[in-house]
Amino acid sequence: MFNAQSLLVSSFWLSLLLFYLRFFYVHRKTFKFAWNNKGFFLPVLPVVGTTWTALVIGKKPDLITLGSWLYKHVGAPINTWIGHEYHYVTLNADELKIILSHPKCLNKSRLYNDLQNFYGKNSLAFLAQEEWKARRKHFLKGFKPIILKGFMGTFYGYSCELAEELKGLNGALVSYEHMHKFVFTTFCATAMGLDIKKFADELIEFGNLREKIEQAIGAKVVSPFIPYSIWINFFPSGRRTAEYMERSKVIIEKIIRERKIELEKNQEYVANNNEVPLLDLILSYNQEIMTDEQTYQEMVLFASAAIETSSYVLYFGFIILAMHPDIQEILYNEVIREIGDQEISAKNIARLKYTEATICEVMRLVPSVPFIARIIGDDIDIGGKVIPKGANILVNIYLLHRVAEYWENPEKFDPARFLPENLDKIKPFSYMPFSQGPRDCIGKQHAMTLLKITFANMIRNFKMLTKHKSVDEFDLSSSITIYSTHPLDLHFATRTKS
Ligand code: HEM
Repeated sequence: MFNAQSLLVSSFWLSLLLFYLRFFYVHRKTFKFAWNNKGFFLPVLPVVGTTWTALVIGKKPDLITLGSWLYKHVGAPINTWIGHEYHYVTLNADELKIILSHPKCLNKSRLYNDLQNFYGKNSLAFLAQEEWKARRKHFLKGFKPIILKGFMGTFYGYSCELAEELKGLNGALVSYEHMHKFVFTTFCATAMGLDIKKFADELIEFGNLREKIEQAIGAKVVSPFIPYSIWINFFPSGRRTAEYMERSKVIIEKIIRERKIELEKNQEYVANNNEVPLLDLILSYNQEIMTDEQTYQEMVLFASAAIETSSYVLYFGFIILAMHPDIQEILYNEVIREIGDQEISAKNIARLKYTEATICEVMRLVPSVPFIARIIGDDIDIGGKVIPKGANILVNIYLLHRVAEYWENPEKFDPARFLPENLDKIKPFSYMPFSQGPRDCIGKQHAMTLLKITFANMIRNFKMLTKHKSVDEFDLSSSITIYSTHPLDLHFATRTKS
């Protein structure tokens, strides 16, 4: 005899069985593909997929920690199911070249769904391929070399202000916030073309709000099993974040309103001008289809994409340099030899080869964006095997930059790898701090120029000091950008001129 309870239990098991039968049927091509990869036998559980392994091995469920553990103990390529989304994790540079260059692999994986709630589905980074193409073409005008050249004086000016501020610390702790404030100000003054003095109060508040929102994203992304709508409405951290987002929207809307009035007064300006800042390009993009909400989303996306990423390269970079006084001296000698006391400008920046190589090596060991993920839009032959349409690819940039087959002595900090005479030894698609292929980072030159000027100017003024001995001491984690879960030690000692 069935009673109600056993009926309920049987229905549960039957539904689960039916769910899995359907799941295996729908994904049969994916399972066939996954058969030959490591991690095939990790059971795919409802809701959590294969991320349950984090609990079993006692690690954080973030992609750096879990990815590193799996790579060490299982190897690559590996199958990962995030929820019920299959992600192929490969560290094979030849496969990555095919995938990231493929015209049917330009859309973002569903792994970004949470992030879209913060940055907006309608921003450049998340738009579906068809709309993305036209918008990227329009925004690229804001990244032309001539525009970048025009920014260099501003980058240099603000880096001198940063040097003054850090001198004022008299050797006290230098924090991530110092870097964040500096990058934020330069970004607003250059790419956004904003009058920093006019909007000073709003920008300081917006900068503070962005930091808090970024921290909340970090916390939310590592708990992907709580739906966003529940988190934002019912969890205290979610409700606080909703307030920060609302407030930052009010600030941006004010800036947009004022800039729009100025643009309307001068309608020919964007059409006839080759050197228009990004904000004006965003505001002028097909006004019929781009609402104020979408404009807001683009501004938030660009601010986040540009600021946290570059701030972390500076922060981790200075700490790594502090661990290597010998490399600081090579850098210092290059800057003094090539530029001396002069302003760092378009005329002399290309001579700073070792400085550029150092930044590249910092981004190899600690890539600000440690992973990217795309959805495969068609069956793609990746050299002997076909990855099926509908599967996702997860590129673990952090691990790729440490693969022993591509990097001799991968744990060693060695900027010489990136000197011009050694560049052809680097395997294509084994290095991608800015991603690779048509949907790579639109701001990579902007970032590299700012970073080069700042590293050179700081090393000219300071010696960096830290108690840390190795990057391995950092407990790294990530939301979209990489960060340390504990405070780090960094001090700047002013150089005495000889
Ligand atoms: C060190 C600094 C930076 C790093 C490491 C970095 C890295 C990246 C990476 C890895 C991507 C993902 C591409 C993909 O999914 O394949 C990306 C996309 C993007 N980045 Fe950057 N980025 C940096 C600075 C900047 C700056 C300065 C800007 C703007 C001024 C910017 C704007 C963007 C935008 C808008 C996208 C989306 C591009 C698209 O989908 O077309 N980034 N970045």
